Amino acid sequence: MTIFTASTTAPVNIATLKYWGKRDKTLNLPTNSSISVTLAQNDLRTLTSAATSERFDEDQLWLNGKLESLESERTQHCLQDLRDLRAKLEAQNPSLPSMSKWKLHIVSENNFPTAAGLASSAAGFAALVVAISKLYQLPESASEISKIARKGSGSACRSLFGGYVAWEMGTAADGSDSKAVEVAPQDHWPEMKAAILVVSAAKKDTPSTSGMQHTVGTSDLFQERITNVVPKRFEEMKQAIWSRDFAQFAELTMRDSNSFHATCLDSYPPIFYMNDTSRQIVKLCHQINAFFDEVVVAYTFDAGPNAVLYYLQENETKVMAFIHQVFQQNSGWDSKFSKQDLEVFSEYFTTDVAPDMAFDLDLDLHKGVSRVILTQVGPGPQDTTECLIDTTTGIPK
Ligand SMILES: Nc1ncnc2c1ncn2[C@@H]1O[C@H](COP(=O)(O)OP(=O)(O)OP(=O)(O)O)[C@@H](O)[C@H]1O
Ligand SMILES: C[C@@](O)(CCOP(=O)(O)OP(=O)(O)O)CC(=O)O
Repeated sequence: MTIFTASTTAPVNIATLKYWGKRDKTLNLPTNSSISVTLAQNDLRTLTSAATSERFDEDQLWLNGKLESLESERTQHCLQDLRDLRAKLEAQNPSLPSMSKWKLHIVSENNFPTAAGLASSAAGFAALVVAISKLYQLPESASEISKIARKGSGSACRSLFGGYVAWEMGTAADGSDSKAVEVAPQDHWPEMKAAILVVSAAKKDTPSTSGMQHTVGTSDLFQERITNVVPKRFEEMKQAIWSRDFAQFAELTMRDSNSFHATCLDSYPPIFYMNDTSRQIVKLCHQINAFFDEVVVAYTFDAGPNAVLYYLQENETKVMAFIHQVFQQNSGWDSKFSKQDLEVFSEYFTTDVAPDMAFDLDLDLHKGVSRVILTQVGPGPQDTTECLIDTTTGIPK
């Protein structure tokens, strides 16, 4: 039997202006536009292979080696949209194989923990949709394909691009203008680094979807956020990216994380995503910025306690002098920095920071953190020759 296959990788993205709230739950239409930074894929990526054949009996997904259901309404929406686009192509060119009528086998691997607040659903749905659109040889642009990924998981639409990405909320009831667009490519501002402090790799307790529905339905502050705060911030953040103004970008990022978590706290009953460790990390970042009398680091938190810190390469020694000092006992340093690099951070702390420091560092803070992931801004989905499917049997290798 002939088995057609296609594979892709897709990145994680971490929002600097948060998507929180849906105006349409089925189509995943948001109540506000959002902005994110796409992260490099050597540290966090999904690899997905899709196959189709006249002989396959059912649609199947293997995720990290285990069969997973494809039955969720969201996944079904994605598959249906992709098949509809393929059917259009086949109608225009009857010599094409009738893939739109055949079943799909999808095999996917995340190189990082799934469902742990590290945006696995974003990378996962982006990879799924891109792999199938490649298999179907769809001519649609990345923005068009992002609308399909959006139906899988809202934030997934932003993983269709590298660099700095906006999800324009749109106004159409059918979602036809709610799509991801590039704000700036990776090479516009390649110096952006990210340090993820994994506070808890456990599955979170309030899933994003139900959390945002609860906030939309019960928080008064939420109305203020979507009406007055975010629209202005959306324009300001794009400007900060275009002009590579880190101080402005960082302040907007921190304020927006705080604003989003404030609406969670203002929900009734409240939702708590950040924990004591998260709050101590917020405090530490403000202490670092105050110490240097310059904004050198920004924090942001998604629907969980993990912290993502953004900083520029040029300020790495300043930021890492503190972060390494506090979190050096956590794993993750050796894969990115040499022994000499780490010594530079320690020495800078001892000679340039400690003598002038007017506050005490909480050296127990590392106990609330399980590991550190050191990464940076990265590209969008990448073609790959790696295929997770055996092309003679159609099942995982
Ligand atoms: N590679 C993948 N392919 C297809 N679906 C995936 C993949 N990875 C994750 N998912 C889907 O996403 C779900 C996890 O999403 P969830 O929102 O709970 O966690 P998360 O994305 O890691 O966290 P967060 O959205 O808070 O950052 C999985 O249960 C699975 O359904
Ligand atoms: C806090 C966030 O990370 C929320 C992400 O929510 P999801 O995209 O996971 O939600 P669904 O659309 O219901 O799948 C903010 C963001 O990424 O913008």
